[in-house]
Amino acid sequence: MEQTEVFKPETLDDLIKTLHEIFESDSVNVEEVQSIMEAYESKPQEWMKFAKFDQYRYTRNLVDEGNGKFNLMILCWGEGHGSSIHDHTDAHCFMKLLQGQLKETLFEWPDRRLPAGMVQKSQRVLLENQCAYINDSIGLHRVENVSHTESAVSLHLYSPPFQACQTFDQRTGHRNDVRMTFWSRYGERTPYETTISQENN
Ligand SMILES: N[C@@H](CS(=O)O)C(=O)O
Ligand SMILES: [Fe+2]
Repeated sequence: MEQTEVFKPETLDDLIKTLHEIFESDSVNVEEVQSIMEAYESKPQEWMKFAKFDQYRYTRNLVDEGNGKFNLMILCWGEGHGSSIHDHTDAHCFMKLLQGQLKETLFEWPDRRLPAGMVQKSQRVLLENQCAYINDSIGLHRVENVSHTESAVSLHLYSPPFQACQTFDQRTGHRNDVRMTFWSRYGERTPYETTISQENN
């Protein structure tokens, strides 16, 4: 197997530049992306302009559109904020902690023919600078900032980009299609009308 080069991005801009290079190729090496994202040491002054919080739900803030190959975004989680159980629309999902901690709970896909409570597979706490990976063949997840005193900020890369996902009811396994929107794009708050349909959080 080809040896992946270990490169440490010094800044967020550096990381974005490297991601552009990696995604020029048509096949994604998951381990390579994960280790490069993990190697970036979070510096708040580099991502602060994208980190916009809402009082009630986690926010999704677009950072880069990756030449159409990926979407890179910063998610801001206030105390107690969490996502619903959801899928990732057949995309790769990388999630790196920039600040604080997040709890990730993995679930199995529910059987459409046998409506029943959802089966939990595992649970872990992601720490600052760690980078997790999930896709639909691994399962579904719920992500939560369980802290009552600290907010959390995470950097997500999705490839290919997607604008909708499915959410699941933990008790019944019933699913819903939801559209996902950005609270801000490139550091600018998205106009109100386009953000009201966000339902994953
Ligand atoms: N996949 C979720 C965030 S997370 O809970 O992984 C989203 O893009 O909103
Ligand atoms: Fe997710």
